[in-house]
Amino acid sequence: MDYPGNIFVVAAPSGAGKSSLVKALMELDSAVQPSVSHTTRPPRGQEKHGREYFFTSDGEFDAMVSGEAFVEWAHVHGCRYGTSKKAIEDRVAQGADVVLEIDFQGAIQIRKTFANAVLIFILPPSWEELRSRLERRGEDRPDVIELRLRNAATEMARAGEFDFVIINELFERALFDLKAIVHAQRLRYSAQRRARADTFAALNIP
Ligand SMILES: Nc1nc2c(ncn2[C@@H]2O[C@H](COP(=O)(O)OP(=O)(O)O)[C@@H](O)[C@H]2O)c(=O)[nH]1
Ligand SMILES: Nc1ncnc2c1ncn2[C@@H]1O[C@H](COP(=O)(O)OP(=O)(O)O)[C@@H](O)[C@H]1O
Repeated sequence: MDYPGNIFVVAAPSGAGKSSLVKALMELDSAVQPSVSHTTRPPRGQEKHGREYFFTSDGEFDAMVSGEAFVEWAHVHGCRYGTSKKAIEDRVAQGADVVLEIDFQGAIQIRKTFANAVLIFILPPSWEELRSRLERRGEDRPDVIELRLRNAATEMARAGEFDFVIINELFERALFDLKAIVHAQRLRYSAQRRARADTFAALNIP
């Protein structure tokens, strides 16, 4: 199945910078809209229900799983996270390109469901920098940081399965790379035909 617009999946180990990069991309490009996930993780810092996540109880998440409400879901860092079908449908209705910030397990599932999904993996420049960013972010307890760093090795081992890998060393450079991928995908022939059907018609291109 193809998503009618473009579907971008951004995955990274915790602390690599995916949320910052996706937020910056959306501030520059209103045609890209986020898919808001459900999670059983409690809110962090300034996170708001319905903005960063739909924060749910285990029971609510179980009900969504048994009700087949998710396109994909996974256990990540001891909590559950999932992309609801509604989150995708809402963006289709808007005719938007959608960006999913999900883990590698979800990314592989999305690629199986949406053949035109573009999978992007964000890497930190080093282990030291990854740790320092998690500590500087100051949103996770030390034991949570250690768990996320342990999981990072497993996550980063899957980077080679993604269509693109961005090394988030200098933020502006990584943002440029992310914007370039989004722009290139839009210019791909299939999207071009849809976006420029009138020109193709005017030029009598079949
Ligand atoms: N499979 C899947 N993973 C998700 C989803 N939403 C978030 N995640 C991933 O869950 C992990 C933890 O996310 P979060 O708790 O926000 O921590 P962060 O990585 O430090 O931002 C990250 O790898 C997210 O990409 C989802 O809907 N499905
Ligand atoms: N290129 C970068 N250089 C330095 N700090 C960064 C860079 N990218 C992100 N950060 C910071 O690192 C921390 C983790 O970024 P965040 O976007 O929350 O990562 P993730 O969503 O992948 O867990 C944040 O404090 C963010 O401001």
